[in-house]
Amino acid sequence: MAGVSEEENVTLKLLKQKMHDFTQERDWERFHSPRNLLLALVGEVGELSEIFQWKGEVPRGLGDWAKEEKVHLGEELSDVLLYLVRLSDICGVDLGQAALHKIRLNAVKYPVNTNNSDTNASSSSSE
Ligand SMILES: Nc1ccn([C@H]2C[C@H](O)[C@@H](COP(=O)(O)OP(=O)(O)OP(=O)(O)O)O2)c(=O)n1
Repeated sequence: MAGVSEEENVTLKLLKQKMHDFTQERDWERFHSPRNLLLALVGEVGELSEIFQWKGEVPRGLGDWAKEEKVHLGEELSDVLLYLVRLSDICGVDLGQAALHKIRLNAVKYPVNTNNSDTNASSSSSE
């Protein structure tokens, strides 16, 4: 990473390494079992959901949200991402490669439709 700003180059690999280091430095490896990480991940998804709870539909970009609310949202999204990255690592799954593979599968399952307006998951999955 020499000479390159870390902030400009956030990769899954970097996050994986940082979570690994964070855990080792605290001797928390024993807590980071697959099951514990999955439960932690689900808990953070719950915290993320709370931010949107009872608000009704919100506009894309969240233009009318207070800065603090957006900061909070970023924190909860990050908790979900970090536990997901860590869970994948502990399970021996290359998350980046798995996600690319899944995108390719999705494209085959949901081909670009020239009649575009009725293309969605529910219409395709019922075929
Ligand atoms: N055993 C742990 C505990 C925490 N973390 C890291 C991953 C998450 O990014 C964050 C979660 O920390 P908290 O459990 O304190 O959760 P919050 O940050 O959401 O705090 P709170 O639940 O008080 O809102 O810390 C971790 O890797 N392993």
